[in-house]
Amino acid sequence: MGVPNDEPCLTITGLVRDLGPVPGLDGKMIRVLAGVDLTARRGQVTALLGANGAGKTTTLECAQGLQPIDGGDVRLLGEAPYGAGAELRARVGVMLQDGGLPPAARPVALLRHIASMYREPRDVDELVHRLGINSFARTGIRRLSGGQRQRVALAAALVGNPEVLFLDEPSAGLDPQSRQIVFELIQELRDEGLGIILTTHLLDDAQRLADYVYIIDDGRTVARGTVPELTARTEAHAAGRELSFEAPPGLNPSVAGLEHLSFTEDSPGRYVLSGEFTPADLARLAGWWNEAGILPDSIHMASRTLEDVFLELSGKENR
Ligand SMILES: Nc1ncnc2c1ncn2[C@@H]1O[C@H](COP(=O)(O)OP(=O)(O)OP(=O)(O)O)[C@@H](O)[C@H]1O
Repeated sequence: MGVPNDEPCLTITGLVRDLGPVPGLDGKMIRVLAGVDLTARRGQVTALLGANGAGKTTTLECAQGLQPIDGGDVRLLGEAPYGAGAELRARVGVMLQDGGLPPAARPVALLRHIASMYREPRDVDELVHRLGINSFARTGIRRLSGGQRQRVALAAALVGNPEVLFLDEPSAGLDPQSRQIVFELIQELRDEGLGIILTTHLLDDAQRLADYVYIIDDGRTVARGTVPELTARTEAHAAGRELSFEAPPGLNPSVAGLEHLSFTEDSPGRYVLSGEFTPADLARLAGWWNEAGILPDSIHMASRTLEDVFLELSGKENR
């Protein structure tokens, strides 16, 4: 497409946002964002993660120009988005979680209508085909399932051929097949050079899709990096792994040579070893199984996931 990849399409620095006076708080102001930093680039998927109430929606609304800002700076495609004109909006696609679609409209007619408002829309038939919208093309939006509505909302965000795409929980309500279709499309759009910014509570999604991740907590950016960078952080147990296996309950989990690992039965029949493993440790464990005549029903070994990092860093008290 001739679009230089990696160029920032959204830059947020030290973003502050105050709301209020809030009637529920005796008319006090509240500081919802107190220093969010984020850079999203073209040709990349940038994921914004945070616990409930961390400030994700507020950050995205400030980035899209739907809310003013009270400090710091936001640049969307080089412009301050709040109060920007139609020209900037035409270059940006937004998919909201509940779609915001008119309930009486029919999907394909709606998409053609939206396309007619843009100078260079995407091919509606191709989008309809890609997202499997054909099978419910003439059903009114209000009668669609959540997952079908989600696919129409994605098509509606894309039909104007945006350079930047905001997705709020893109796989919410999707069955595994639809999720796969949506993920493939997101990856293709990224490869075309779109800058994609998404929020999700599904850390699997972020782990699979995101080129770069920002974690916000209590209105501030608390971590940033690629998934491998974040999961390799040097916390105490970060370099360690976890091995779990299922076997008959009540085994005595003490094996000579494995004293340096934590070895517990964390629920009946599920045993977990964690710490710094060496290949010799695995041989000792297998030797113990052999001597005790244990054939585990399942064995699973994993390194730290994005979920572990997320739980460490965010939502310490449940907001
Ligand atoms: N209009 C408002 N009035 C009062 N408080 C608000 C308002 N909008 C947001 N907040 C508060 O600001 C904080 C951040 O909200 P925000 O919706 O940005 O969080 P979020 O990370 O998107 O959460 P979720 O994952 O639950 O959608 C929350 O504590 C929320 O209660």
